[in-house]
Amino acid sequence: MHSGKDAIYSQPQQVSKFRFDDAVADVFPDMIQRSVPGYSTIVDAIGQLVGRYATDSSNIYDLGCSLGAVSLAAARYIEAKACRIIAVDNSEAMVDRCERNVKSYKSNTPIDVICDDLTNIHIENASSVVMNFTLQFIEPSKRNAIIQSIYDGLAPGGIFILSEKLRHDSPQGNELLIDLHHEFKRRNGYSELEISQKRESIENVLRAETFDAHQVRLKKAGFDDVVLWFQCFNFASIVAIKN
Ligand SMILES: Nc1ncnc2c1ncn2[C@@H]1O[C@H](C[S@+](CC[C@H]([NH3+])C(=O)[O-])CC(=O)[O-])[C@@H](O)[C@H]1O
Ligand SMILES: O=C(O)C(=O)Cc1ccccc1
Repeated sequence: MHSGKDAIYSQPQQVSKFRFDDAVADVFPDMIQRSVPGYSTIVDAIGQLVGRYATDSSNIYDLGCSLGAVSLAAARYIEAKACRIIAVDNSEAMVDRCERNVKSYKSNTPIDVICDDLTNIHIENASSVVMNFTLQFIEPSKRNAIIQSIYDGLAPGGIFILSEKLRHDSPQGNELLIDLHHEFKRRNGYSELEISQKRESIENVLRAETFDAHQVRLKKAGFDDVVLWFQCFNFASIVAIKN
């Protein structure tokens, strides 16, 4: 993979709506590493969680797989026999590169890469379903139905891992977390211009909800155990267990 440094917002520009196109896919590993606090830790821990819950002959879904980081981490940890990883993304730019990444990795657990909207995917016989920073890009009105279909497609004892950028429920707390995140980006080499232009481009594209809103939706779908296992500033990861 010849991935480069993210300089997409380094020059003043007429900022357009954020899209997962070729330009983003080319720099994605650098972009996400410098933009999401704890990204590598989260991806590796998700691999461990998927490995721990994998049962023989079950399916593992990576919804919004981008370049396949979660699928590859999962493949490294799964010891159960005859599992299948289904990696889905609706960006052709991401899927093309994901297929190349997956092909160059030798694994006992096959990874099928599918280019489609995740709402078209029928979830069945799943030991794990992962949405690592994907639900936040989906139309809010579609979110309940997606979570319900994930719950329904999980086998008893299966898990759903949901990582999201959160909005804090008080304005003061929310500003603090956003400010700490911007400071994290600054320390990772992003300029004020890059930070403000990226912020403008993801406005109304990345629609963050509060932890409570996620918890209410997950419980309503049937998950009785909702565990916040990671949080750094406004970035969090939740594991919901189906009993
Ligand atoms: N409706 C949709 N259907 C399918 N894919 C979608 C949809 N909407 C958005 N996506 C895809 O969801 C991914 C979100 S990135 C995930 C990182 C990855 N999980 C990682 O662990 O590296 C997170 C980020 O960039 O902050 C993109 O690849 C979109 O094309
Ligand atoms: O960069 C940001 O400010 C973010 O909130 C995270 C992010 C990372 C990659 C694509 C879109 C948003």
